[in-house]
Amino acid sequence: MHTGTTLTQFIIEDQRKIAGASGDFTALLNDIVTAIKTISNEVNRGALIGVMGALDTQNVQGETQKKLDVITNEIMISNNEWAGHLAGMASEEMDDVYSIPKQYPLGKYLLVFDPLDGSSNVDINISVGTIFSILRAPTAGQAASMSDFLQPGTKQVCAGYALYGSSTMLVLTTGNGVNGFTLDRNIGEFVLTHPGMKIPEDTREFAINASNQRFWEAPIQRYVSECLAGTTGPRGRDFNMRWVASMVAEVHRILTRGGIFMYPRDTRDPSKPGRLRLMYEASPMSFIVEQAGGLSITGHERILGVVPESLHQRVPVILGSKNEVEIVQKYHAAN
Ligand SMILES: O=P(O)(O)OC[C@H]1O[C@](O)(COP(=O)(O)O)[C@@H](O)[C@@H]1O
Ligand SMILES: [Mg+2]
Ligand SMILES: [Mg+2]
Repeated sequence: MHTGTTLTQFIIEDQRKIAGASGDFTALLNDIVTAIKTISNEVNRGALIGVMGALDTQNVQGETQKKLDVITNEIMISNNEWAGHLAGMASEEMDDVYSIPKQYPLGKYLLVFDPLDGSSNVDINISVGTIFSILRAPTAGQAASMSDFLQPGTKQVCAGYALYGSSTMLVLTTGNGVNGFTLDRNIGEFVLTHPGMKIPEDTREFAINASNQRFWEAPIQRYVSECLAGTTGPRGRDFNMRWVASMVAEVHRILTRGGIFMYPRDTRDPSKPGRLRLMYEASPMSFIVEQAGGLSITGHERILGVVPESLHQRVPVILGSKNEVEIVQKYHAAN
């Protein structure tokens, strides 16, 4: 598919390759894209429309919600609940599964999403995003229960993220590689600008929140200290560091020029095996990273193989350039 192709054309072509494709998936993706375009406008207009700042409400994670966390969640719900492609939805900002209102037909897919990723950055105008994952409903046309959502990442039909940065981009996979599209506001369409994205196997760039260092486990302490030692240490080369505090921006950087991103398990709160959530952050990003030739692990296992036990479950995340992730995995195995 050549650059300049619109996302709509791209998806229709992609679906034509699937025997018996009904068009439901294409229509669902179109609704998600409409939601993303709407969110892009809201985020872009920000203070002009009074959507900056926090509310005094908390989500199920105990995090204070930003106004835009709630607004973007509403936009995803209202654009996807009515068309009859879904049997249910789930989101970072909602405690339980969202049941499709009775007046709308039920479909054969499940949509799980993080409506605003990197929300600590939204008031300071640093890139934020939306992350989504599409699964099959065990029984098409039947309202989905919580357990219907608890499927490992290998079961994803599609995963994608939108990045609201200097330009608005949408990056997604349906299991045939990874493609990036840029929103052309002149025509209101996403246009293919980054076909066949591939993560370089090697990198000299790592990303981790160093303020948590004293809580890291030995394998991560070892890996990061060797990177920091650079040419004077066992790695014999210098490394650079980045931390944006928006997972979407970190993953996009890695898809574009390589790198390793780590939000590992730490000892701050043993009940929390990590910061990031499996269903709507780690799983969709791992599907994209693996489809682009990278690796994504918890430290000990492949994230796409983790079977969820709860909707808002957290996992340690180490993802990116293959050769570096393999080193971190080796250090965990040796520990
Ligand atoms: O504030 P920290 O500890 O650096 O964590 C940053 C991480 O938290 C997140 O912001 C969590 O996502 P949400 O903003 O969707 O809650 C990630 O995007 C980011 O990688
Ligand atoms: Mg997030
Ligand atoms: Mg979020």
